[in-house]
Amino acid sequence: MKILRIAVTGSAGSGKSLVCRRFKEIGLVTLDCDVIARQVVEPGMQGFTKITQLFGQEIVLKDGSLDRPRLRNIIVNDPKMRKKMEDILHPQIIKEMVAQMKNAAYTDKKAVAVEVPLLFELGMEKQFDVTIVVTANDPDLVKRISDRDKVTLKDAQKMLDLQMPQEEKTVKADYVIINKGTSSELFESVDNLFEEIQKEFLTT
Ligand SMILES: CC(C)(COP(=O)(O)OP(=O)(O)OC[C@H]1O[C@@H](n2cnc3c(N)ncnc32)[C@H](O)[C@@H]1O)[C@@H](O)C(=O)NCCC(=O)NCCS
Ligand SMILES: Nc1ncnc2c1ncn2[C@@H]1O[C@H](COP(=O)(O)OP(=O)(O)OP(=O)(O)O)[C@@H](O)[C@H]1O
Repeated sequence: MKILRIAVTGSAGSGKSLVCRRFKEIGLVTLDCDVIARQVVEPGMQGFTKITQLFGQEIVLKDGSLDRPRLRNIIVNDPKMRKKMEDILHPQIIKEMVAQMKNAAYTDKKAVAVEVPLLFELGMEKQFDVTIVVTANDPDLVKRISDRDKVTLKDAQKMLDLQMPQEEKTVKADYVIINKGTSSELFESVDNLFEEIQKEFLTT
């Protein structure tokens, strides 16, 4: 029932999802707080009700789901509304993440890797046995967010500015994965790091 709990953090666009994809390929359970953040605002969920009470019906699309690009725009441009939104969502995301990690302990896997973008910002590191930060060049982060999420470079930078600087996260984390090469090089770094973690934490 004991499972090693690994947090994977890093700035937006740093490569956390790719790192977790590799962890899944090599046999770990993987969870993702961005996915959980979506689950807690699905129509019918408490998060959905509270967010629509806060922003009004104009935040709901015709298909009944939340207008995420609009919420994103609010998040990066309106600090007061962002704080109100985070006060609703963060406790729910944390509660659900802890519940999903408990479920992971019932599998036969030896470790669970959880993608947690705001690990240190929210003081969530105490929920984990090991913390990993993924880092990349700052200009690459901006470009990747802009390409992936179809937002301007300026808005990509604004999202990054909401997060703890990479240097600070690097100091706080147990391990650092530098994502400055190809994705195959990144996967190789993940494999090597997991070998090291196994030796340190999973040998009896
Ligand atoms: C604003 C929302 C609707 C935008 O959705 P969208 O689908 O466009 O983006 P997505 O959810 O994939 O987020 C992209 C990245 O933005 C960053 N991010 C999201 N919310 C925040 C935030 N409140 N503060 C800092 N960075 C954030 C994360 O690095 C995330 O990986 C969404 O990000 C959201 O609901 N945010 C609030 C919940 C939250 O804080 N999530 C972070 C994980 S705990
Ligand atoms: N080494 C790399 N080579 C090429 N593309 C990469 C590399 N690392 C990441 N990417 C691409 O950059 C984008 C961001 O990576 P990814 O989604 O893994 O970041 P993330 O840290 O999970 O970001 P977020 O917190 O915003 O969800 C993706 O489209 C991914 O495919």
